Amino acid sequence: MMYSIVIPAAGQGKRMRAGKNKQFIVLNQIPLIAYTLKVFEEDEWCKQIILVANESEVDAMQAIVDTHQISKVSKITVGGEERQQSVYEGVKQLTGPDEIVLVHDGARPFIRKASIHRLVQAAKDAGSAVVAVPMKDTVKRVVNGTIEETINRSSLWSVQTPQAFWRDALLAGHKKAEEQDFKATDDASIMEWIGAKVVVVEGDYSNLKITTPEDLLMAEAIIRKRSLEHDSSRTRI
Ligand SMILES: Nc1ccn([C@@H]2O[C@H](COP(=O)(O)OP(=O)(O)OP(=O)(O)O)[C@@H](O)[C@H]2O)c(=O)n1
Ligand SMILES: C[C@](O)(CO)[C@H](O)COP(=O)(O)O
Repeated sequence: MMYSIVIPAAGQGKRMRAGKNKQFIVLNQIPLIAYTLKVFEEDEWCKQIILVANESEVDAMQAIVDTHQISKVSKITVGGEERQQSVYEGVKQLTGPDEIVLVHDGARPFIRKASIHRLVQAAKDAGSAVVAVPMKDTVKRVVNGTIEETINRSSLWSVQTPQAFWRDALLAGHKKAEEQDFKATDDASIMEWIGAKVVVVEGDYSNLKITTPEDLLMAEAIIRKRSLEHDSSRTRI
């Protein structure tokens, strides 16, 4: 079941405080964005990758694509101020008959192929789908440092990427959101807002978004562990 994918990588990485876009941070000699790109390069269901970059970083992204032989990147396009605009710019680059499109953060390098395939199947069946995990912490609504409410956790999920949609519906959603100034932190929110059904596929906690400095420690541990995964006696993460 083939799909195209948009990978937004045009952020600033402010919370990482690395003085550069976090996707250029090198872990075990490989830049973060290359880990993410490799997952899709190696997935036989993925037919093309649209990579979204900051204008000043297009050449640096191209160099990574070349060095790591990511042949499926058909275009590196320039993103916008917010993630939402970057994704919209990426989706606009896709032409041809309607198809399943995935959107996946450049900063989530540890997505597994099995999750991607379950997601694509779910989107084909239901229209839109996201990868998510059940929340592990107790969640409270806090106002001015005081708890106002403890939210029943039994139906709460942490939503990740990739998220999968039919391209024409996603484009229509983004167009409407731009016209009506609807702001969302993920693409599923836009589809929910236009009334689409979005289903959840359970993924892995290891599919973390590298956001703050301590996430790099976790990332190094996951890279180390996965390089040992051929030993089936070890727990998969
Ligand atoms: N204008 C933007 C903002 C974010 N992103 C991308 O969207 C993904 C998720 O965003 P996030 O983790 O918040 O990254 P940043 O926006 O870079 O981080 P920060 O908010 O800390 O600056 C990242 O791969 C990021 O590069 C993007 O393409 N365009
Ligand atoms: C899309 C996302 O990764 C889903 O969890 C998340 O919403 C991105 O949020 P951010 O505000 O760009 O960090």
